[in-house]
Amino acid sequence: MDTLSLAEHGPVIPVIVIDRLEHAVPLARALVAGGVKVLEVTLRTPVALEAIAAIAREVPDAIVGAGTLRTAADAAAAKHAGSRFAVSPGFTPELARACEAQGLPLLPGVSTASEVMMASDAGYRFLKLFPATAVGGTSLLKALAGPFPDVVFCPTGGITPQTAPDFLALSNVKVCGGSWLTPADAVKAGDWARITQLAREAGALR
Ligand SMILES: O=C(O)C(=O)C[C@H](O)[C@H](O)COP(=O)(O)O
Repeated sequence: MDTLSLAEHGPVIPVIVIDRLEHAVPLARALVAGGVKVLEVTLRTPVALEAIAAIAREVPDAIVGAGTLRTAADAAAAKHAGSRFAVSPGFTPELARACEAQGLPLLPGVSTASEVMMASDAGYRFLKLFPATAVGGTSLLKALAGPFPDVVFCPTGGITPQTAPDFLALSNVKVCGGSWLTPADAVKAGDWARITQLAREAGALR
């Protein structure tokens, strides 16, 4: 899989934190019901890998990947759990090599021009800009378009339904990431209808 194909499924990739394993499948089903198929489950909680495995097994319409990869061990664990792709907040050659060795398509994170150059030297032309809002948001993306006309971005970090359209309007942005589709209170309450509604609204953003 080419990670850029993830952008074909809709304008927003939800960044998901799962604290309780029993939330994984209904949460994924709620997002898919709202038209959001590409799901990034962050490796930030003890149940994240099991959550990815459960979604991969029980929600065939979802394209589930792992977020927050930092190490080669994360790449192996993410692949083993059934992740179809991986997302990292940063870029290291070690992580890139580990993902390649695992056959796990990687969307690496960058926040400076030098990091864009390192990632593109390693063959990556679709990059996560993280933390997008904090490092300069749409102004930075416009500035990066000059020297890097062949690079496209998935900005993530601090983006809201209000600011997402400004990002999505840029020629070097194909999709953006955000946690707002899965608010912690809705997940905790099992309010799957609200999550389906947020997914529908996100799908209409571009
Ligand atoms: O865990 C990761 O891999 C990250 O890189 C961090 C996430 O991309 C941000 O936490 C997005 O969250 P919001 O800013 O709330 O939309």
